Amino acid sequence: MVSITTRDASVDFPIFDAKSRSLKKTVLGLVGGNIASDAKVPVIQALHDVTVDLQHGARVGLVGHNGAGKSTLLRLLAGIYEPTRGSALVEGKVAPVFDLGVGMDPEISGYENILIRGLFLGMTRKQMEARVDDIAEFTELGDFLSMPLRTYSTGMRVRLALGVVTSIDPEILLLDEGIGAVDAAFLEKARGRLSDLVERAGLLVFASHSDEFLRQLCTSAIWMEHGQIRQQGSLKEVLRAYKGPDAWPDEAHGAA
Ligand SMILES: Nc1ncnc2c1ncn2[C@@H]1O[C@H](COP(=O)(O)OP(=O)(O)OP(=O)(O)O)[C@@H](O)[C@H]1O
Repeated sequence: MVSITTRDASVDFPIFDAKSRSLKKTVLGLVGGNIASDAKVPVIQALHDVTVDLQHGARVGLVGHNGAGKSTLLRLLAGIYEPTRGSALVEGKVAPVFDLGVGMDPEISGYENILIRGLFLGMTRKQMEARVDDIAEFTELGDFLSMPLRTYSTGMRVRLALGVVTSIDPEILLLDEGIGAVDAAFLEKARGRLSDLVERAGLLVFASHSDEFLRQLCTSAIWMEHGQIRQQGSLKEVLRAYKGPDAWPDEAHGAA
């Protein structure tokens, strides 16, 4: 069974080349993590005492202002960052989808990139070979799939990446927003595939600024503020607290 548990997990980033004197005072802006000054080197406390307990079936949205710690938390859950203090235990195979372009090679063809990216996300070669026709059809890239990736436009790359990402079978799916660079019609087409992907995933954590996407994919939420958890609960409850009651009018989506 997949699960994610963190106990008072903190992640600090020491900034060795900070020159500004103002950084040496404790600064607490509206956005961003906390900057502590007691040490010789300024330290950004990107995450501070974060405790989460996520079990199989959880569909969690991460909300919060710019710099609140959403991406850092996702990277901690992916095992990319170790907690500076506290602990993080992840049971299950993680598919991190933070940047759609990561793992793509400009010199090889679209077809080859489909395979490589799939392997990177934990699929086997056999599984990817069985899915490649479906992915190709979804992307509508036609003969371009035989051309090197460097000949693609940004939108074409995103189509390819979305095709691959939505074809995998993840145990733990960690999604960072940034799936915006395609035209609206294509995104609409990708929505169904994204929902199916999330259905297949054992556990989803999705950082997003889009209420619409969050409502489509998540049932619960965590609100991050200055590197700490401000509130956890149902998506409705948390969105209302974070954005105000209008974020989720009673009549719009029924009871949470
Ligand atoms: N590699 C890093 N080195 C130093 N500081 C970092 C690093 N990554 C993040 N931070 C800092 O940690 C804090 C949290 O950043 P994070 O990217 O997790 O925020 P976020 O909630 O994902 O923001 P956004 O919505 O803007 O993507 C910020 O103050 C940021 O400046």
